[in-house]
Amino acid sequence: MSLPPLSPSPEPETEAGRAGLAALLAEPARAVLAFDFDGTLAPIVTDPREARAHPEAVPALARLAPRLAGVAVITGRPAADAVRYGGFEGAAGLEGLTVLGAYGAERWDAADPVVRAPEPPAGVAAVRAELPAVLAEAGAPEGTWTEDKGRALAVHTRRAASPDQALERLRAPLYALAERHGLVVEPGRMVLELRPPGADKGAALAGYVRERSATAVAYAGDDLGDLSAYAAVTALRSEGVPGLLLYSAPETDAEMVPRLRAESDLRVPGPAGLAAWLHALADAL
Ligand SMILES: O=P(O)(O)OC[C@H]1O[C@H](O[C@H]2O[C@H](CO)[C@@H](O)[C@H](O)[C@H]2O)[C@H](O)[C@@H](O)[C@@H]1O
Repeated sequence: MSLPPLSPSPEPETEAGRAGLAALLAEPARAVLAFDFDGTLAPIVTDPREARAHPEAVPALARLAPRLAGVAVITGRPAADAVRYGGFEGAAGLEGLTVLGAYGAERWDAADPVVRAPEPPAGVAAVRAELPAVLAEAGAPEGTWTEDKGRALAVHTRRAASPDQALERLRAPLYALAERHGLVVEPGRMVLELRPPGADKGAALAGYVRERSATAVAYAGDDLGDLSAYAAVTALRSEGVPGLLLYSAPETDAEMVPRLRAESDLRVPGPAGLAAWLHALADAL
């Protein structure tokens, strides 16, 4: 008979990460796990509307969640989209799941499944009205696509012939448009999103950790928007809450985020690798 492993493999590369994992394994009922959605729980696809959680993501989370102080998805997506694309509503084992959407401006709890969010500021409607003309004026290449997220507008270039060049062409006009209407630009993987200021994943994660009175935290992400959550884990560590930072690495170096890579404690190969690691964590628990 083989014994279950004491620790999931691969193990964290850093001492801080090993301390975070050790704290999680020692007292899982006081630990929080939090995840970005696209690129972390869901593989990257060319059409954002086609994104779905990796088939092993929900099963792995469902094994872990009942043992933990909390599991949260913290995403730039509207909370409702993440819930739908993730297949989270009604999933057995995820009755305590929280989804913090729009970088923490929206909240959905599986135990009370409605989206709670303040009204978006007027600047969002103004940007929505002006954006088509701004894109036309800037010569947005074919394949440029705008995702209307309700409280934000995301301009995607993944489907353009040269996505990086397209992004560069649009950068200055989109920053100027956002500034004119009191919005900020959130850059990401082949996307520039114009959104209201005032929310970020770091504040959302820190608030969730406090709410759950957690004494250990792990966070997994893949994109620039996750840097604030990484910073929140670093700050929590300095307050005596051990933490583990996972990086869901993209398939190509071109989409690698060097700072996330450098600041992470543990790298896994994309959503499939993360789901496998989470199953190994569940085995170890
Ligand atoms: O915070 P996240 O959960 O990572 O969401 C960030 C953005 O993800 C989506 O865009 C990204 O994924 C798409 C689907 O795989 C991909 O086509 C696109 O190139 C990526 O940037 C989403 O569409 C955005 O609204 C999110 O803000």
